Amino acid sequence: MTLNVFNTDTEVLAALAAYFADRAKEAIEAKDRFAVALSGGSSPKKLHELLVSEYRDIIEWNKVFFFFGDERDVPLTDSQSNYLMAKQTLFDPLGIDPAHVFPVQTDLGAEEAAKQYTEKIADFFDGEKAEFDLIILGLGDNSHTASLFPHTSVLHDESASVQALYIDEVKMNRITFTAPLINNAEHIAFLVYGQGKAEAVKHILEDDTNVEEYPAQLIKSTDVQWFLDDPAASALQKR
Ligand SMILES: O=C1O[C@H](COP(=O)(O)O)[C@@H](O)[C@H](O)[C@H]1O
Repeated sequence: MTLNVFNTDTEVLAALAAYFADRAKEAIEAKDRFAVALSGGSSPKKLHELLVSEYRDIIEWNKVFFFFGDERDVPLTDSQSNYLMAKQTLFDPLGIDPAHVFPVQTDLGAEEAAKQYTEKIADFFDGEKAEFDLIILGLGDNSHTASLFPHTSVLHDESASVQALYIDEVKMNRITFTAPLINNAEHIAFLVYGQGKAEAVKHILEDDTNVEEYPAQLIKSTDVQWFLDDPAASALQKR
């Protein structure tokens, strides 16, 4: 695990955008494609805007394939949809080929959508281990990441798959990568900024293991990078 702490959210976003571009270049040189899973919520919007404004001509966007680490069980036109947010802030401004974007088919219902998304991912990786080049994650102030919420059964799912679950806390079905699927990724990057995330960051990085309370503790892989601003890192004892 690597901590990258910056004074401001602007610097955090610049560092993660550069990291994204480096991973894209590396994957495209090695495999002629870059498979990335995006996070949802509000934090990634500014990252997308930066990729559009600063990396339009630097990344070979026609070789990038986009997936979603989690999705809300709402129509893809709903303002809560993670896909819609990425479409508006990243895919449309860059003119990404729709064949390179893999939305969760929420019109199927959560269970079926999760099953189909697992199959789509397996097809994309053509029978090989589903190993994304990069998975970007956020962190909720309740310590969830993707839609791995506290005290939910998906936390114990040992399959590298996509699962549907009803989350009482947000009164909604969600569709999420399991922790094993996330942990298969070659690189994982958490984007976390703002004082509101400070306690959650401390729980994940410094408290005793308690994945029921702090699900993001499940994310353990060879390369997990944390991109934090000072306020988000402010409760950490060791930096
Ligand atoms: O519900 C979600 O929340 C987390 C954190 O989102 P943020 O708005 O605090 O940035 C996000 O990572 C996840 O993908 C999303 O569905």
